[in-house]
Formats: sequence, C-alpha cells, structure tokens
Amino acid sequence: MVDQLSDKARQNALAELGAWIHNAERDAISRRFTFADFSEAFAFMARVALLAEKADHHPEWSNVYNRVDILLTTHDAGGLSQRDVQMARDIEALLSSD
Ligand SMILES: C[C@H](O)[C@H](O)[C@H]1CNC2=NC(N)=NC(=O)C2=N1
Repeated sequence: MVDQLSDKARQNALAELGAWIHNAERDAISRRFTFADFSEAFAFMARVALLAEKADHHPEWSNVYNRVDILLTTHDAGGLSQRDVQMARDIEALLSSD
C-alpha cells in the first residue's frame, strides 16, 4: 500500500520539482513538455514508458504533435505519493542527461 503525501511532504516535493504544477482537484502533479517535432516527442514517450513499466507506475498523458502533457498521481493512494515524486524526478533526469 502506498501513502498519500503529507501536506509538508507535498510542499517540499512541489518546491523541488519547480516546473511541475499541482492539480488540487486530483491531488496530482502535471507538466507540459515541448519538443522540436513529433519524432522527438514520441522518442521521449518511449523512454518514459520504459521507466513507467520498470517502476510499475504509469502516467496519465496525452500527446499532440510535439507536445506531451503528463499527469502523475497514485490511484492506489487516492492522490500524490512518493512514487509520483520519484517518477517526476526520473523523467527530469531523462531530459537532463540528453
Ligand atoms: C497493480 C499495479 O501495481 C497497480 O495498479 C499500479 C500500476 N500503476 C500505477 N500507476 C499510477 N499512476 N498509480 C497507481 O496507483 C498505479 N498502480
């Protein structure tokens, strides 16, 4: 079982993950990623998909051409958990290691 984040932990996570926005209705975090073209966006999605399978933690996402919108929340916890924070970190790391 996964615990929903405490208010304090949520604040810390949002401060750390500067580009991610808190969706209070869902208790989720989201971020829009924009790439040069569809090919780059889809390559990114493929890498995120591999991370997600490895972590058994899956994004809610959509793609339009060069844009990928990702929303992370933990259904098992009814809101944000440490698993979302870790996934967001891992996604950021994919980009910074390019
Ligand atoms: C059975 C399986 O481990 C669970 O359903 C996992 C799969 N991926 C998941 N992904 C997300 N985002 N939240 C979850 O609660 C979740 N649960």
